[in-house]
Amino acid sequence: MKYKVIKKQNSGNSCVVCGVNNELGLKTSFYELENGELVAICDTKDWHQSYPGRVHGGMSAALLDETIGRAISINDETIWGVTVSLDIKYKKPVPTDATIKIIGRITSENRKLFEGSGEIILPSGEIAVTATGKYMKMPVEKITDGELTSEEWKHVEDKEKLEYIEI
Ligand SMILES: CCCCCCCCCCCC(=O)SCCNC(=O)CCNC(=O)[C@H](O)C(C)(C)COP(=O)(O)OP(=O)(O)OC[C@H]1O[C@@H](n2cnc3c(N)ncnc32)[C@H](O)[C@@H]1OP(=O)(O)O
Repeated sequence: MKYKVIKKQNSGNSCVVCGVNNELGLKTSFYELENGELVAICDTKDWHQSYPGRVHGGMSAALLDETIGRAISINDETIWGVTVSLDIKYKKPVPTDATIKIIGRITSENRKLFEGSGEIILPSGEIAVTATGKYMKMPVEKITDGELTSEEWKHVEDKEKLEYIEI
């Protein structure tokens, strides 16, 4: 199904998942959709592998961790979280040199904690990896020992603006 993109989220600088200047990172972009979910898009590379041709399970976990963790800020971008626990199920291999999508959503939240779920979707549309995670809400200055700078957290315009995403 096709969903309208409401907003592109900011990117980090050195983050292994979203850092725009991390040459070995996944350089993932995150889009808030009209259905209230967050979708991440990235191109997996040879250097993200475990076995040749297969993305390392830790990279898949990092993608799901960040996508679920970022979904909390869809309604309030001042809320940040740190991962308390993450449960991953690897159902199919994720290939290197492929464009994959990662979906994340919040399933419950209270004053201190939130929980969410997510999936990695292959180019074929199949679900390769699923996750559920629990996060503790924390002010960003407590996570990072100070506010994020405009270099560490910034809007990066796509070359071609995405109006809709098919998932
Ligand atoms: C620029 C790029 C950006 C990147 C963009 C953003 C990316 C976001 C997604 C990536 C997120 C990450 O990877 S974060 C990195 C990985 N995660 C971490 O580094 C977290 C490491 N762990 C910690 O720092 C700590 O354990 C905390 C903060 C999670 C909790 O420490 P604490 O504050 O000492 O916790 P504690 O006193 O025990 O508990 C506080 C309260 O929470 C409750 N509590 C604690 N754990 C649980 C639990 N599992 N389930 C229920 N309740 C719990 C306790 O009962 C207590 O309630 P009461 O008794 O007070 O009622």
